[in-house]
Amino acid sequence: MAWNAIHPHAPSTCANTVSSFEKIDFRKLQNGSDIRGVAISGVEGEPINLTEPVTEAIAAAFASWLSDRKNPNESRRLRISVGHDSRISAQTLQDAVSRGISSSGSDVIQYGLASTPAMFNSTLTEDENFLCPVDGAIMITASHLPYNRNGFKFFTNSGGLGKADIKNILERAEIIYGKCTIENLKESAKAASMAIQRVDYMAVYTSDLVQAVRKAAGNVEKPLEGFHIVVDAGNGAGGFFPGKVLEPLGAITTGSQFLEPDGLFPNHIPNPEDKSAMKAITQAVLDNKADLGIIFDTDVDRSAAVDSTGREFNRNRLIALISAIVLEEHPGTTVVTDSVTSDGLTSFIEKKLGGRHHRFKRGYKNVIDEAIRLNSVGEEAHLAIETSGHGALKENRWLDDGAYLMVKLLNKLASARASDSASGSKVLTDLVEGFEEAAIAVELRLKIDQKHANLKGGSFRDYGEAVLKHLENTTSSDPKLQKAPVNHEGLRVSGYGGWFLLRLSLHDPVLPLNIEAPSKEDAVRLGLAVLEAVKEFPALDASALLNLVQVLP
Ligand SMILES: O=P(O)(O)OC[C@H]1O[C@H](O)[C@H](O)[C@@H](O)[C@@H]1O
Repeated sequence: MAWNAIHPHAPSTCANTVSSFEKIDFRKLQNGSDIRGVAISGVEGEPINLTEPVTEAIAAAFASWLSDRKNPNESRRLRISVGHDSRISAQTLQDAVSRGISSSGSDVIQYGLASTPAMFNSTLTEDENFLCPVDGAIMITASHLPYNRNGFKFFTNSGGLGKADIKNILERAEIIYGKCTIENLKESAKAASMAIQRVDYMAVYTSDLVQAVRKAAGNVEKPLEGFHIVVDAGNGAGGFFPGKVLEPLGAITTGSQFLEPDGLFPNHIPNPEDKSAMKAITQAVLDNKADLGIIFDTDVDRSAAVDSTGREFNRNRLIALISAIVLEEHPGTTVVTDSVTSDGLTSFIEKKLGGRHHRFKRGYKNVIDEAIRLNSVGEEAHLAIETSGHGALKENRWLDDGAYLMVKLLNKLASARASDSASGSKVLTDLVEGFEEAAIAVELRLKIDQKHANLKGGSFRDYGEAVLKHLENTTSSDPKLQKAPVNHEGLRVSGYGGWFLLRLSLHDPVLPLNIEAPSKEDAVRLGLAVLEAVKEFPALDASALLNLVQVLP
């Protein structure tokens, strides 16, 4: 279909608009700054809402959004790159995305299996041989979610699109979808076959990573010679890392596992926050007597590591490690993190490393945007990082990149080898010396039943806010508890040598509760303070909390 036929403001030329298309609530596809939906049938209660026509409309909407921002003096057609992770719906959605883009009159450049950070990178690379830079990029991924889901992340050279942009794109997509006909779809298939080009962009991206390590090592060709590093890609898109990054740098990678893309994720959930995933990479390190283990999520924007003794660098401990590296390079700098980070991390960054810990909100885009904002108002910040394993550095143009986070660790290994100052990953373990972790750290996710009468027709957000307000009132009268003086999200309270944070999830009808305490008894005391308040809200499922206070002692 021609671009004007699908432009949101163009009148529909289709007399026979396809009424048989499923009615889709496009707003429900928004997940913060991403789009997420169900692409594969078969899971009870989860009907498909990311169909091919829906996908086509979303891609066309992104192209039209991009075109509205295009420099009017630029005459060349817009170029949009498309990549995907290992999901079983990837190919079908890639085809539909490509049709949507080409129907809007833009060029499609397919990368095939790719990582999310590579897609952003393609908007920055200056290399006409690879048709770069592209004007926009679409990554087809649903990160670590189950096999039946899929979704999209969008990038321009300013970074990932924010919530308001995604809302705008979905509004445009809904209009496009409403005007779509079978005839349009046939035409767009024809247009796509002419506008698609394929490029091995991952070769550029991986070579950038290799060059970054070589450069940091003083232009040594194989700075990781002698190191044994195992990688667990969880059957996602990160299988390139051993062969395309570590081996060219001289590392041995035998024992790396789950490198083959498999969208059914048969081994474990590709998620460094998942306990079984961390157990798998830890075991691989120990079995292979490796110096270091590296694990990625499905689309490689998140990562974690394991040292040669099997000790994990994930969540707060990964932030402590990367902070130590960044603060060596930029003394006194500010580290921006998400809201669920520990008190131990603050004291490590501020007392041991001499930096400032700016604990902000959950959400990788939130922490990146906050770090950029701080720099713009004169506060130097070089690192924005979440406990989820998302992390971005100023030196890497704030690219949210799990692979680049690992590059920072590789640089450290390489420099220790060059100066003969340490063996294995001891140089990394030494960097977090003095970082204290709470004996008990739990996260519970308390669900709000949106159909419950107690919501009285209101939204789950309003209900969640009411829970938080009530908790604030009840805890303020308890002398053993103190509300955190600065807190950007939810309610964070200290007491009994620990703390808790109750907040609204960014996307779900859920109140996540984090508790950290020096002992089980103290964790129970903190849990009871929360339970006391939340039990007055029958639509909130507090059974996990009830369980915790009964089971912990
Ligand atoms: O608020 P929650 O439900 O805990 O989810 C928070 C998470 O949402 C998404 O997955 C984002 O990509 C993460 O950056 C964020 O940490």
